[in-house]
Amino acid sequence: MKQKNTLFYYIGKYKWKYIAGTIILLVVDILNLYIPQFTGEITDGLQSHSMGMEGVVQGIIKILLVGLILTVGRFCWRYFIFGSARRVEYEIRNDMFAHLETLSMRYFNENKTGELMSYFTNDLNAVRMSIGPAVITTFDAIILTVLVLGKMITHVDLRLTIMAVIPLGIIAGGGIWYGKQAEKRFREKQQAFSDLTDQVQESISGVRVIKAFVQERKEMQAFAKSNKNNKDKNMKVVKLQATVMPLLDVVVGFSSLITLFYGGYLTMTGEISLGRFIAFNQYINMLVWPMIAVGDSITFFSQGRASYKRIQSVFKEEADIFDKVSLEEFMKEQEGKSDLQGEIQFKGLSFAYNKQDKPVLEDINLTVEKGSTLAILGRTGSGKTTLANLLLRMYNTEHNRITIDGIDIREIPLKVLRESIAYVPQDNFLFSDTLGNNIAFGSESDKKEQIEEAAKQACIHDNIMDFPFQYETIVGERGVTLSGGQKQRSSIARALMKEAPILILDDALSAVDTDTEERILKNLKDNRQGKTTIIIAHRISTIQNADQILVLEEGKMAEYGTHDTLLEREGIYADLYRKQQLERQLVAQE
Ligand SMILES: Nc1ncnc2c1ncn2[C@@H]1O[C@H](COP(=O)(O)OP(=O)(O)OP(=O)(O)O)[C@@H](O)[C@H]1O
Repeated sequence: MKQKNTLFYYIGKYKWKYIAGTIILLVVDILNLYIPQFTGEITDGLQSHSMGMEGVVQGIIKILLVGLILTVGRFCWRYFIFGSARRVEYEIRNDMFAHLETLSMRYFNENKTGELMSYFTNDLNAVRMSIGPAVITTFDAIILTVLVLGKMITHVDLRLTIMAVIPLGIIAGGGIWYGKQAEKRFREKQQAFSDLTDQVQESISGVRVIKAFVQERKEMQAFAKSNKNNKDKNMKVVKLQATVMPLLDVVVGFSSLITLFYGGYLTMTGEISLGRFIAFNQYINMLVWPMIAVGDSITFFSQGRASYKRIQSVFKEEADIFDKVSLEEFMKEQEGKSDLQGEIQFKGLSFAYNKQDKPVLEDINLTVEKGSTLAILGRTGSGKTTLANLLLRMYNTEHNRITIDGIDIREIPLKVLRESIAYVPQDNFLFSDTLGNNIAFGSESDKKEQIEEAAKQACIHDNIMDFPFQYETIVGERGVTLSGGQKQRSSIARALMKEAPILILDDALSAVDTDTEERILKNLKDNRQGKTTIIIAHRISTIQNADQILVLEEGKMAEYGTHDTLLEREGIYADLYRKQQLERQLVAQE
């Protein structure tokens, strides 16, 4: 990735297209100059009566021919250069996404979604403008200026040219100052846009909470503030451009005035012909565009630089969770096998999300035999989900603290590790896709029978059959809205479909009624013979049949044993069991 960290790497891949584009542009610019010359020749010919109708027609044909070549040439350079810029944009976007996918949870915890989204849209757009239109504009402006100046000197008069271009020199000095100012203001503008995107994204994702707490007004105020900040930062850019652009016109206007006075004088004294004076005026007008273009280019380059610096910050981020052992090496070590059996060991595992913070888990020691079920119980925030995340290696642990089949999970390729674990996360995220595709999401197979079997085991099949398009029903923003329990069971079906040696249910039965819960647990028992299961739950009914139960208290192993031994201990588990029994009796009496 390091090599790709520079824009030149991408541009270099298309250097021949850039070179071809600029050569064609050069030819176009040179040919462009012949039109005023041909016009001048016709004017002079007509004035001196030395040119007849035939000469005029010939002159017009020459102009038309050049015009035709110009049209084709302009298409070609646009295609080569703008096309390359689009390709570079496409590649950076792909690489950035691929790089993001390698980054660990820590990065996503620390960076806002809106900010990341704006890298892919606004910032990449700015980069494209700086390597496409801005390159062309700059090159075109420089070439055209040099050629026009050349023509002015050779075809008209050196003294008049010098007089006319003196004011244009001011622009070069001003451009440097403007570039610095523009980059600073663009950086602020892009940041404001990121913040605004983030605000919108949070408000839309959290719309249910906002409405339930009647916070629409507060949300609108927060949005208005973000929007105002975005507008203010944009206005700062507009003000800068609005100040600089008219100044360019003033400078060009001075040149035109000088041409009129001094050029007019030279024509009157007969030092230059009227035709050449007219051509000179056209040349001066041809310089107006390069001057404005220089201003625009500086704007684009500054914006592109500011945006590319932001994009680079993503590429500079290094993945801290990666394979230490390649899949091939691992398979060689395991004598051709890449699948895990499912015996898990935690050996003195302690973990803190940040080094300076208090540990979230402390000295966890236990073994989950292959094919057994471990239940984890504990108050909220006691570290249950963290334990599941560490097993999935979403965060790194110290060496040899977690092993599967006796192998340190840090030595297992991520693909093998994560394919061996079917995880039902607490938030039950489903994609905006069909139910069938959601269930088949992590599996190699997308066979209908297997999807239905997984759905049956998760007790969601009957619900799905009631939907208008059954397994083809789209869920999410553009489709049906599933209930919490339906989402949970679809998410369980997705995990079961993987048929992995290890299954983790993170509070995955909290939104289903106790009857359904019982049926799902029975299905798991029947269908996952010989496979390991970890169930995280708050309800004793969910976990009482587990082979071992771990009670976590502030990250420590407070109690560990079977349902019966824990009841005998008369500790946290027994206390919770009695409370939940009492609750059930009260509910039954109501
Ligand atoms: N990404 C994170 N960065 C920093 N701290 C975190 C992070 N995720 C969780 N924590 C902290 O770690 C502790 C344990 O969180 P965890 O999610 O593991 O608890 P839990 O037992 O699963 O809780 P619950 O039953 O509510 O899901 C909490 O104090 C939480 O604030």
